[in-house]
Amino acid sequence: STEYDALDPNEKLDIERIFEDLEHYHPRRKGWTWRNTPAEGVDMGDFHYKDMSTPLRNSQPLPAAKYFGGVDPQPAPVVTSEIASGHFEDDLRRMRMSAWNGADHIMVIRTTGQSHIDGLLEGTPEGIGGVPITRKELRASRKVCDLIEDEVGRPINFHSYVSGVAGPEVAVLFAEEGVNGAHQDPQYNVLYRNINVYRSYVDAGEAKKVMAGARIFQIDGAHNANATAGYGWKVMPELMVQHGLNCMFSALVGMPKDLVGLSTVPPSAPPAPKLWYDLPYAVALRDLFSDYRMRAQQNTRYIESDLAEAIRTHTVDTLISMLTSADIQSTITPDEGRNLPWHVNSVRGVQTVKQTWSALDGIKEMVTVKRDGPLGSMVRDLKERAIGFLAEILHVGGYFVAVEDGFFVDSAEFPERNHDGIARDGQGGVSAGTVIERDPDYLAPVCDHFGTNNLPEGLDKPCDLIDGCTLCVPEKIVYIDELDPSDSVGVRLERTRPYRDGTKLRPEAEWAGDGVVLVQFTIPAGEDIAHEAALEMARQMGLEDPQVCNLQVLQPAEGCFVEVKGKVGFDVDPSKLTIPEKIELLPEDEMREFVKEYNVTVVAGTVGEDEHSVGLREILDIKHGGIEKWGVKYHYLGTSVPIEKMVDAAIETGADAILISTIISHNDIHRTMMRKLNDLATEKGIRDKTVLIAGGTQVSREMAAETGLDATFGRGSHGIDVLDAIVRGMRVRRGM
Ligand SMILES: Cc1ncc(COP(=O)(O)O)c(/C=N/CC[C@H](N)C(=O)O)c1O
Repeated sequence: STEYDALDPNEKLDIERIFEDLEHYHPRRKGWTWRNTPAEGVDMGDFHYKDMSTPLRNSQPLPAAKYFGGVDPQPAPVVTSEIASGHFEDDLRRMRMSAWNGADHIMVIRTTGQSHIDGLLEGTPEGIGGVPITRKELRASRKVCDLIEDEVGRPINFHSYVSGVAGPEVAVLFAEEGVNGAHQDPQYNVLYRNINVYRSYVDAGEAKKVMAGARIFQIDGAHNANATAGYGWKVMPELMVQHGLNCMFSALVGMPKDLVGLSTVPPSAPPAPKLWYDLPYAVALRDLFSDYRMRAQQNTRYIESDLAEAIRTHTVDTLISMLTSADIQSTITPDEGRNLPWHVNSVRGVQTVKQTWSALDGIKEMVTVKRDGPLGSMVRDLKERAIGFLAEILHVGGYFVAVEDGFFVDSAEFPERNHDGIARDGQGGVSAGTVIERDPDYLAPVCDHFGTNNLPEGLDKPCDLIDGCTLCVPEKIVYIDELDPSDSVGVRLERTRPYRDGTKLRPEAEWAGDGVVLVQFTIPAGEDIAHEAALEMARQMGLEDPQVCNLQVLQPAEGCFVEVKGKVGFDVDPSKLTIPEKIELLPEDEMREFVKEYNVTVVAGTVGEDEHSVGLREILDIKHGGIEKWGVKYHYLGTSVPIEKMVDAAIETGADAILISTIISHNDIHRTMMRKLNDLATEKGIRDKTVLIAGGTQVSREMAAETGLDATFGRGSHGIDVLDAIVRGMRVRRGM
């Protein structure tokens, strides 16, 4: 791989630079990587974690991390983020966002229909529902993953799909380009892409052999039955059979079992009694397939358009992983039920896993799965049904007969049958009749080749016959750049450059400069009216192409919650924005120590003809983080207090600060009060040793300078902000 300077966390990815010299880029390594999971656990901040892996060098912690010393614990399993918007060049930045939030498995969905293309796509045409998987796209993506893994300090697994009629070619492409993980399951071709069953299995043999050679981790396709079967929770016996078929076939081809992953999805969702069905299944699966790896996925079948509902279900899915086991914990974005995933939802998906894993860390040391109760008998029942299913396959004459008889994805729970499974004619489907038997003296001078290959004796490697194959000698790979003059990444990047280099700012949900925003309304009307009213409101707000992407009835007559996505047509020029300087508060512990050492005392009151008391009380009382929380003592003088009384009280008590609240602002009375406080304190000779602070809804930080006070606070200020000003003011007076 060509060397390139490391990413700066405060600099955006230079996308144009990624495409320089791709012709000579080669992956720095091949094969799957697992996280480093110290047996003794992981210590972070005040905590000792049991189910975590080594922390990252750079990462984006959960929002609440600020209360816990900023810790960002990383789950033990590999965590997947599925990303593919149709423009892979826009996905590169999302890969960085997902990695910073904890993903180390970037799974890129292929463009719609790629399974039916009997050859490799080249260049970088725009995709639909995913991206065209091409050599150039793989190289650019893997190159960015190199940069990101150096930046976050953990290897990243780049993942795509080996399926369809070009399966073997795609597998070779992945092995050449250092793809680290791939879906490969011949049942997927047969059941969901109607590709001839014999072709699918012969291709799968080749593809698996090549993947094994490059130590690509394999994910099977059982999750598709979850998503396709009439009732997700009735297909569990079959799922185990499907897993079994792909695992055994993979092992027979020669794949090492530690690279064979079962793609297991907890098949139900609330309002069904989810755990009652999904936990026994998860336990049964891990009993039967203990030699293999578990790639736990989350339920994608029963998520609708409400993000919160999806996230709650995915949290339970993650609980199931923690109660059983997961080598990989994959994520489904909460918006998968309403649009192609947006940046923020790829991140939310990863956050759900990270937050749940932290929340339940150590759960198995406190909670055990009770196998001697109903769970145990349900586990046994599932296993018996699965074994019965397999026995029935053998009874009718084997797998290919069973496929023709529509055994698979029947909506009944085996042995019940509704006879509505997906049947495939062994002589039919795409590419039927294309399996050609090899000649007896067949010889192919390439490595990792499946099946009969008459290699001469004494060869170190098959490709010695041709001085190296592309799997062993990357320089032999033929790299084709862009083929289409207009549908190419270069053309797209030209269009989006201003939105990526920061000269123009436009909202972006998934593609650079897409202008997509989301507006949320609560409309006090029934569903039909609320739907149209929301669209009209969005139009009047100037949104282009508004679409309702979620509508939730709160009460049939009283109202609905409606989410509308739409586009803005304007740009913001960042150079014209005035960015207020960021206020860095002093460290809390430091302020607490200072208050204790100097026994900080203040007088406080609402001044003038003003009866508003709530705001100041919030700043004072311990309940909502008032200054009392850090030990400050206060004399509260009440409301409508004359400025004179405030100053006299400060003198009498020897207070370190005077806090006045002034909400009323007609005729600028709040400014007058502030100036008067400063003048009177000066007149009485206490200005140089007393910190003067004012606050109020119409007060701003800038008013301190114009009124002579130490600090002034407006809406949204908290006790800790005022405490910071008191301590700073007192330190200045003490020459600290
Ligand atoms: C076994 C298998 N092969 C190929 C493809 C994709 O192949 P096309 O190019 O035909 O779409 C898939 C798709 N699964 C989606 C990922 C899922 N959301 C997941 O989390 O695993 C698949 O399951």
